[in-house]
Amino acid sequence: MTNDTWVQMRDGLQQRVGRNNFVTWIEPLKLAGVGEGVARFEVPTVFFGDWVSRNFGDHIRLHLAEGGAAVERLEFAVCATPRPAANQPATPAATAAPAPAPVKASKPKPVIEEDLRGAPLDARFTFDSFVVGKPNELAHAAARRVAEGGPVTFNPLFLYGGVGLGKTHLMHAIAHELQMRQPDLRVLYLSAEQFMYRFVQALREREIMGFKELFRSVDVLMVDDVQFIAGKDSTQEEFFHTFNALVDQNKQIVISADRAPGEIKDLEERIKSRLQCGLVVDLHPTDYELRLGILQQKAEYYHQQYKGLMLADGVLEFLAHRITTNVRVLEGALTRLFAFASLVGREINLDLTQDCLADILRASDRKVTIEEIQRKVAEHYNIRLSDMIGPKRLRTIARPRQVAMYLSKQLTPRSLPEIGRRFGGRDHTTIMHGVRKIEELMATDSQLNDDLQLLRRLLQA
Ligand SMILES: Nc1ncnc2c1ncn2[C@@H]1O[C@H](COP(=O)(O)OP(=O)(O)OP(=O)(O)O)[C@@H](O)[C@H]1O
Repeated sequence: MTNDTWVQMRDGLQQRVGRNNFVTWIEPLKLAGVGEGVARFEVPTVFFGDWVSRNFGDHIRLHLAEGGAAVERLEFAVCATPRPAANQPATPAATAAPAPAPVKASKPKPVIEEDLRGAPLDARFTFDSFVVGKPNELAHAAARRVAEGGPVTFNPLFLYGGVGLGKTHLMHAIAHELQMRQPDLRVLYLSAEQFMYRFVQALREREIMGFKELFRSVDVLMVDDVQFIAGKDSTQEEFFHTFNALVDQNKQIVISADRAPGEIKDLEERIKSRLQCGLVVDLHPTDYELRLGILQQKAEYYHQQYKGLMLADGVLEFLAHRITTNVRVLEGALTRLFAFASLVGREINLDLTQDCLADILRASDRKVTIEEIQRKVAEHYNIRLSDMIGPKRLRTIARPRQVAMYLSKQLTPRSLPEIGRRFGGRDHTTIMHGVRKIEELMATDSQLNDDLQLLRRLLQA
């Protein structure tokens, strides 16, 4: 099979992997040869080959088999010379397997302001609009300190917490404040996904030195949702080097994630430990007072927008009491309420609130179920859901099962016999034993406490 044949047949892969993946990862592949059960491809970089092998290897093999060229393995070698364009015919020499060659290093391009443009900052996410309460006061104070731009005291600042609790808001607020105080400061804010995207693009365009140069030239690097790079080996590797280089230069780094560094699965140990070196702060779930404060602030803003609209006493208190999920939902509820009331020209009172927000209120009433608990716990401890209710007594399965029993008792109104029935028809005394065991262990086992805290947060999000 030649590269020509491959080029003709590869189009069918588009359906399997999607248009974007096809253009990015499949089109640049050049078939160097097939023989002895191996299909050999030329790729621009080692990373490229790894990525294709891990993410699309099975698709490619299947596709080759369907096209009558079944192979057992795929091999990827870095091509020594620039490839011809994918749709050009291959030269005869190119059908032989090329010797792997080192990735060509590109000369760094000078860093220009344009390159430093990260993700856009939301103008509304400032310290002024951030309402401080007990659950977020430490995170707010730490963010303020970083935003003052003085000597770097903790590096990195690591902010974490559940969905919609204000991590992004605080990061944008830091960036706004720094840029206001020191307009010349090079502040780069981007999501971990964008970091990966830029990295992959730099690899593809052989601009990796430029990429390194750019990320090492910033004064403050802010990476949102860092959990995204977990399990993405090459991106983690590059992130690790960037991180070290900046810390060595005493440049400030701010990171956010949906959980603490130690709890991010598939994140390399050395990265976890670096992330824990600075200040790790938790944005706790909101309490009633904080929710009310946020609602009052947003209501004031809407009063200016919808002049003349009346808001009856007790509505904000009712919402703060009933919508306990995340701030985004709370904000959405208020936005809808004001928009609806202005359309129908009525006062916002409790009746209108209940009519207009019936779905959100119902969803907030949602109770955690035993099945959800079993699923989340099984996922967390990486065991099969069937083992959760099955008979196996291995410690690695029995302990997560007891955790699920404990959480079922804590988070649902179900009785012990009812819980027993959902755990494969176990007796209520077994459930009681499981619950007690976890309570005992909680007194000494900090890892277990962390697990429980995380699981609770995930289940109640
Ligand atoms: N303390 C607060 N004061 C005012 N607004 C807040 C507060 N906390 C959150 N918000 C608002 O809630 C919304 C969600 O916040 P944000 O996007 O910062 O959450 P997040 O923690 O980054 O969530 P995700 O995990 O989904 O990325 C934003 O509109 C933000 O302004």
